[in-house]
Amino acid sequence: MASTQSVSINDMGDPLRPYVPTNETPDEKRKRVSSEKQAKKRSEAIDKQLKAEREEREKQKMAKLLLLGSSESGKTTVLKQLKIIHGRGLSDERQRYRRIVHLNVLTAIKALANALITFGYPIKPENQQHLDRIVNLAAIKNSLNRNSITVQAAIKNQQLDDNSQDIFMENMNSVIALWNDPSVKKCYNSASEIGLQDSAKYFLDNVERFGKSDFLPTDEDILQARIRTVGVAEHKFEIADVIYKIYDVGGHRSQRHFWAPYFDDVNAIIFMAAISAFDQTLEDSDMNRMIDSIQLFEEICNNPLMINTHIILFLNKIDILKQKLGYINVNDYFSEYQGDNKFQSVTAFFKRKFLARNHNDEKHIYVHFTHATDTKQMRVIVASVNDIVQRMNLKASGLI
Ligand SMILES: Nc1nc2c(ncn2[C@@H]2O[C@H](COP(=O)(O)OP(=O)(O)OP(=O)(O)O)[C@@H](O)[C@H]2O)c(=O)[nH]1
Ligand SMILES: [Mg+2]
Repeated sequence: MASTQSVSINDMGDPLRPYVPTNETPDEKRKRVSSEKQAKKRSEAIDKQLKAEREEREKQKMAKLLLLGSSESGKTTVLKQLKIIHGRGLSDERQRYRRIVHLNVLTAIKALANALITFGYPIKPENQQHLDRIVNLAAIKNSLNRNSITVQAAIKNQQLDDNSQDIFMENMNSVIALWNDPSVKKCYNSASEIGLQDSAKYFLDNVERFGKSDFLPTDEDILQARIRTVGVAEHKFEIADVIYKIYDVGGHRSQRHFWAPYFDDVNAIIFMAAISAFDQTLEDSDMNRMIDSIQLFEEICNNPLMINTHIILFLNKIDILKQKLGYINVNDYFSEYQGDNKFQSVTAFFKRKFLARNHNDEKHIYVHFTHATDTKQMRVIVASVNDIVQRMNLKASGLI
């Protein structure tokens, strides 16, 4: 009876407590204790192995990825696409982006107005008052300067926010009138020369919609909007079972010293370059943007910390390159280029120029020609980046 009771206590109490028979001999006890010890050891070894396997699996499922590249190459745009495709979308940002949209419009028209004066083009007499108005937008002069981080400050400062919205509403008609003036359109043809942002036309074509009292930016408006990144921002995404930690950095030269602390333990880098920028100079120097990008790529690619890091090169803004090739000769900017001015040959040329800067023959660089504002294309590209990261994690773990 006693033994039955003992069994039943064992069974009903802690199911993992070893069963102790009540009537065993000393010899049986010694054997039992010894075999229990061995079983415990085996179990501990299995636990240890399982833990190691779990950690390895977790490691495989985590990926640290950096988005690097020059200013305006499209890094933050890719991040916005990730939010649309694999995150919570852009709804949380709509309110905030309303001001950025307004500032983008004012920045673009102000740059065109200044250019008109510099070039000395005549303006329709009835538009003179509008030109004076825009040129004298002194109140937000600093935030109108897209090269200045005061745009960023303006977005955070409620008073300036309201200010920029009021200023937008007050000047909307002048913006529309100027944008329709033939001389202003002529200035637009010199967009690269006057440092106009790539999405200037998009914003100026949609002014009336942005001026409606209930205006909230669409995904497209947010993708087209430009606000310079300051510092480094971390974002998390889950893509097909892999948790990605993605770092978006500011690409302006004043921002690049912030990058280095993030170089440790990186699985992959997406290096972005605007392939359309071959005829443009940097915001604040005479340096050609493409040359700056190529030099930056060389530095990153051959950085000793990046030996085991996979590099995925996004040659971005192919839509703008296609347009430009219709009226701008690559040879005028890169005299060594002797090919035709067609998309295929030009993209192959720039791809070669980038890849030639990789000094490590063992290192494979994946190249994508991208259009970062196009969600449909980015869906395909992001899936392919995820494939690359998954494959290299399997390789690192010896599974393939
Ligand atoms: N047409 C077109 N515009 C693009 C493309 N990629 C980005 N843009 C636009 O280019 C501008 C700059 O893009 P961002 O993503 O802010 O550039 P960034 O690399 O984050 O710039 P920094 O933060 O200064 O380093 C934005 O107005 C985008 O809408 C593209 O493939 N095609
Ligand atoms: Mg950015």
